[in-house]
Amino acid sequence: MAAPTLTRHISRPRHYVCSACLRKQSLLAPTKRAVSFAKQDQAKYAWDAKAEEIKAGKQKSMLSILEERGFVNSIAGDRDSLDKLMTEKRIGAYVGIDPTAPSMHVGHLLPLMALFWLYVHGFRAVSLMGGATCAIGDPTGRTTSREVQDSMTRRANINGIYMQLKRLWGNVHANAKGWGYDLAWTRAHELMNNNTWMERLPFMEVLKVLGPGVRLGAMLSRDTVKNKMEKGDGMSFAEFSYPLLQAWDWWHLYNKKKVQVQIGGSDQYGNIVAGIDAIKYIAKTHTNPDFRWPDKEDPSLIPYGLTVPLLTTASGQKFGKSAGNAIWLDKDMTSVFELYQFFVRTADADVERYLKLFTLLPLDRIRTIMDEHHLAPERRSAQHVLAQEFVELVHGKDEARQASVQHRMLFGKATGRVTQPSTEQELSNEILKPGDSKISGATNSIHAFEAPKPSVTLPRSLVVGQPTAKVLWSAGLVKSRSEGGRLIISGGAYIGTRPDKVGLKANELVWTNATKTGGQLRKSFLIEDSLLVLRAGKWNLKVVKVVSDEDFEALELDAPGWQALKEQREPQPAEEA
Ligand SMILES: N[C@@H](Cc1ccc(O)cc1)C(=O)O
Repeated sequence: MAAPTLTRHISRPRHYVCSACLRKQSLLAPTKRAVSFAKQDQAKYAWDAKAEEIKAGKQKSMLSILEERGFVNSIAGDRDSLDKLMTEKRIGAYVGIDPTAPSMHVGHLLPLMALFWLYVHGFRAVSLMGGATCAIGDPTGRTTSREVQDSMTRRANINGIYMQLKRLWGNVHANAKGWGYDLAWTRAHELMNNNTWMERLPFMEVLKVLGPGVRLGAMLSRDTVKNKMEKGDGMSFAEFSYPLLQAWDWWHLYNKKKVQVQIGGSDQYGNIVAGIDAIKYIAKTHTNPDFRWPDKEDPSLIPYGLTVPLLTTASGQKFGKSAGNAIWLDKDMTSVFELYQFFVRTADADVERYLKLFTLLPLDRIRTIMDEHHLAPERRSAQHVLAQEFVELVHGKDEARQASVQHRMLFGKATGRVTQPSTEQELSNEILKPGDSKISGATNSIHAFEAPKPSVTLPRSLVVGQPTAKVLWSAGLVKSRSEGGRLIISGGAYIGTRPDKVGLKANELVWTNATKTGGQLRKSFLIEDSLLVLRAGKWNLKVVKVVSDEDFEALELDAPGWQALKEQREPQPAEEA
């Protein structure tokens, strides 16, 4: 038999290879280890070359990229040492998220975006789901304990967030490529769940390995502990131990995945410092020499933390809420269109900062977008870019394009006092990436009939014949009926209907100011008897699907005003004589 070639040996399934060949194969084939060593050498070489460029001032360092885009609120550790470390070493970094709800919200994306940048620049990035830690619940910043989740809910939440993270990673990769980043081949990302190591972690091991290094004085003096004990509902041992669990995660990742940096929200500073202390303690005292640092401290092994800023809008509100509700990444909780709208409503004073934080757009591109934006701020071109890029990262390119087309369809032509950009103008704002071909389908779909996608469902009795001010409230556009009334009086509420005049574009809505509707929501305002389009101010929009009361009940839905209406209808108990 002729000596089989190496490739045939490698690709052939093992059970078809005779034992003699197998022996030969193991001699000839480069071992997995050898291949990975070769790769590591190459990676080291490329990394060193890049470090030289950074030191020579020809490239920006990773930390200065993050700083420039506004990601760095505080650094746990010395800034310049971290800068040097990330320049010289391809470290791993992680962001942890506890699945306390079925979906992440927009705020979760801030630390994740910092992590995505590290990935784009060739670092190893780990997104960690706290499947185990969420069973305890992080008490940071809270005065009341979280409700304990049953295991079914927890599992459902873990599933939901796992899928979101997975999709995010895919979209980030595609989006970064779209912007022409030369994704460093050393990059790697991983999605993990701390359940996998916490579930089998003996209590004794934590007490033995970490316990002696944790000083009670330091733990008791933390603000969360003090506030919860003095002003809140007290603190359980489990909650008290939460920072140690998070610290253990990091030790595990440090040890197994060389994760040397943890990124988190600004409230996570204390937990991150607890992790740094834990790693340093364990690495100095572990009885197993494999886990111990060399006696002479090596600066390239020190862990660092990085927190991202707490975002407040220019008007002083916390970022990520609309009419008091969180903006979710799950499209059943916040429709794609509402997510898009949320970013379109960004104030001019915030939009540049958000473009740097929430998109992967290169900085010079952002500068051009802002220059154009300043020429005609009323067109909101920068906000549209932000909305489209964000939706693309979360839901993908197609959904982003649809949301933008839908927006143009709804706002394409306005009547009354509000002047909106024309369809053509807005179309020219379409952001094209290098390599994109001009999307002709998008232009056409505006003119073809396409009903806007509803974002809320309401029962018919809560809509037809009801005071418009109340309907604005039921639809979630305002926080109370009286706020709805005030909005109408100020001339800021509109109802969108299909044009009845021939010649107008089929999909463009005609906006009627609610002051002209006689105070009541008439049946004729419904599009095809089932859709109601409401607008508050310039950009806040709700597309309401109107269903029968029975269907609404069957769907187990609720809306502001619905319970009261039902109670009114219940047959009143006969008065006793
Ligand atoms: N405690 C973090 C989540 C987290 C969980 C586990 C970790 O290892 C890290 C972070 C938060 O509430 O935001």
